[in-house]
Amino acid sequence: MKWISFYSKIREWLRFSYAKDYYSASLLNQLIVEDYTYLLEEIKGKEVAVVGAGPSLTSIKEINADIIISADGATNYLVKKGIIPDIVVTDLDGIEIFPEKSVYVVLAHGDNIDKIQKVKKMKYIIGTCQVMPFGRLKMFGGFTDGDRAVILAKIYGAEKILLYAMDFDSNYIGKFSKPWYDTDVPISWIKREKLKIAKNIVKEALQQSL
Ligand SMILES: Nc1ncnc2c1ncn2[C@@H]1O[C@H](COP(=O)(O)OP(=O)(O)OP(=O)(O)O)[C@@H](O)[C@H]1O
Ligand SMILES: Nc1nc2c(c(=O)[nH]1)N=C(CO)CN2
Ligand SMILES: [Mg+2]
Repeated sequence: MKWISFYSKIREWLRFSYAKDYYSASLLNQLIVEDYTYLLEEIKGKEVAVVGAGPSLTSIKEINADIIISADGATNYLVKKGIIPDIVVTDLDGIEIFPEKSVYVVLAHGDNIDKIQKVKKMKYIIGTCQVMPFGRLKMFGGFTDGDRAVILAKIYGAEKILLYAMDFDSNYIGKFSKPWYDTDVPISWIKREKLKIAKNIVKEALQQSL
């Protein structure tokens, strides 16, 4: 599978641990009792907005789309503005507010082992991982929360994908990226690498220059 070898390369490049990625996946799998994957079929033929947590997030006043997918920390801003995402794509390190009716596409990885229990606050959970999927876990592809949202919209047949606050070239991480940030934060080496990877994935998925 294309994504399996992609994740191996990323682990090597960013020094992530396979054993921890696997352990995290096994914890998430144990917490999933029902398969809600069918809910993603709602995406087919729709205009989908993917909302990232870049610095431009705070200038968004409204979103015109049939379906809103928020990437992790962006959810906190949207909900405070009264915009409830239909789908949240998260690796659990940004999100603090858990709208009841949203569908959560959760990634287990080696650096969120201590956050997996957060899924207990969610009803409609779809578990994903970056090792060979097992049990109830799925693999749709993509890497960061934002580009995984784009890939999801694409593979479930979105007619159009609109990007909001996907500020890949910014020198700042948006303040909604992590609950403990109170301003935008100058970008770190690892976040720059992650955003480069994300940008390439989105460019390829949408077949457009960004
Ligand atoms: N400048 C930016 N700062 C933060 N997020 C951005 C930016 N530009 C685009 N994004 C997108 O917004 C998504 C949500 O942000 P968030 O920081 O919560 O993501 P993440 O994937 O969990 O990253 P991290 O590994 O740092 O926890 C990112 O995954 C990324 O795809
Ligand atoms: N092990 C590990 N995997 C990841 C990580 C991370 O920090 N550690 N971050 C991601 C997207 O931001 C996606 N996958
Ligand atoms: Mg995150």
